[in-house]
Amino acid sequence: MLIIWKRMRITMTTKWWIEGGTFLTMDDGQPIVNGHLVVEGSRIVYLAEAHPGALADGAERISGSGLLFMPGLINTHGHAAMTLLRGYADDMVLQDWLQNKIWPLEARFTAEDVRAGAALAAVEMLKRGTTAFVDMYDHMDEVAQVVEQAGLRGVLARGVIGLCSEAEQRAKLEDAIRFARDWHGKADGRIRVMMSPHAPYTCPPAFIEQFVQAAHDLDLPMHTHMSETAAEVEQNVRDYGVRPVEHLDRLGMFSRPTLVAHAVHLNDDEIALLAERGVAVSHNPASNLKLASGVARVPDMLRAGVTVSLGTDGAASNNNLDVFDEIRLTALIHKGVSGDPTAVPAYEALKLGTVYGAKAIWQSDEIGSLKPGMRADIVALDIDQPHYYPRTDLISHLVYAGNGRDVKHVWVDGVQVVRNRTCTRLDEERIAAEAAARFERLSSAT
Ligand SMILES: N[C@@H](CCSC[C@H]1O[C@@H](n2cnc3c(=O)[nH]cnc32)[C@H](O)[C@@H]1O)C(=O)O
Ligand SMILES: [Zn+2]
Repeated sequence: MLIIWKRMRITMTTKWWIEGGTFLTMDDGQPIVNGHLVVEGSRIVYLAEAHPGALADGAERISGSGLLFMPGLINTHGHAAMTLLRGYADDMVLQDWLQNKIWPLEARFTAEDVRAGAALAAVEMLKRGTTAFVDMYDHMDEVAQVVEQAGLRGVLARGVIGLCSEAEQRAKLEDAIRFARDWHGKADGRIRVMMSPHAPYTCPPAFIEQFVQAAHDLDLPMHTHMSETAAEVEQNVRDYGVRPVEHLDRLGMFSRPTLVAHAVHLNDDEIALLAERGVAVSHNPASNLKLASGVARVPDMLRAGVTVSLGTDGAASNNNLDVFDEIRLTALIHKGVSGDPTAVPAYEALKLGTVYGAKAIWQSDEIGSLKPGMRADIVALDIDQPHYYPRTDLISHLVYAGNGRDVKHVWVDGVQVVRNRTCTRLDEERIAAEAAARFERLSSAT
């Protein structure tokens, strides 16, 4: 078994205090300049401009000087193990890309490949400030173990393509249920599970209904790809007489809390229905641009009251896992396509990557903003760099001038997982070498 974690020097400090930093709480209002944050165990217990007084007694002190602290970013759609396929097939249309390049190679993936790819994804996400992510893939026990060891927060789903015999469908559904029973609530509650038929075009209706039933029985949410391309929507109408939103609604999916990825091709009625049913959307701008799928109607969805969050999708269609890039794209492309420079302002774009991300994964009472009572999922960015000056507007700088490479420290659930741009729990060198070797093996077998 691949050993990905470092032999840990366990310095379990249960109480720590960031002294004199700038805090972007994402709880609305202006950043707190020269403030203090105290964490005890896994939670924030204090955040304000005033000195914490006795609350800081016995706390390990961390200087906040030159750093901007914000909630960890939340990536609401992806396929972590696909980091192994980064750069393997670019500049293609979705169906051709999936059917002729990606799926044939994925068919050879072993559990060890998934583990290696997920470990590489964990390093990459943490170093770019992502503290929670949604993952839909196969061999999910491996991903769950990586999440546990990396110290990340994961909402995991055994994704299932149903273009196979009924016996195979049954086996996949059983695997998804077994995975949920084994892992939901594990890793000190950092792992949660969703039920996930891959897409309406890869899962027959009766199969999707079985997933909905399982989600009811296990009291779990649903996750799927939906309306990513125009061709897929047309196909859905040809096959089932309705567009994907109505199709999934009829199959009962939206009777469960649901997160749909992409939602690029929607009409007004569909946006209204998603809002009415409380369906959350994972907007994946880089993937949608690269595969030329189109541009989702994010401003319209936000206006209608749909929860819109951000996802990178897999590294084969992005090609990185940096949510800061998605934030910036979101703040830019919707202005470009609408001709309205007020569309998705910088602060709103940041909310998609934090507060709305937390809402989309049903954890907004725990993560997505910095305030007392919340889990300590915190990112510190180095703002002592030229692109953060002059200090006109830190929110603007973060979105329009900064990027994920500015991340210096990261904590998840109160534990420091990145220190001075280095993962504390993962062996970065070994993970990179393993991923390279795994790709060699996969591709030379073709
Ligand atoms: N092989 C699994 C299903 C895996 S679910 C995750 C799937 O999503 C695929 N995928 C990645 N990006 C996209 C996308 O943008 N749209 C649709 N599918 C995607 C990915 O290649 C992978 O096959 C089975 O046993 O049925
Ligand atoms: Zn996807």
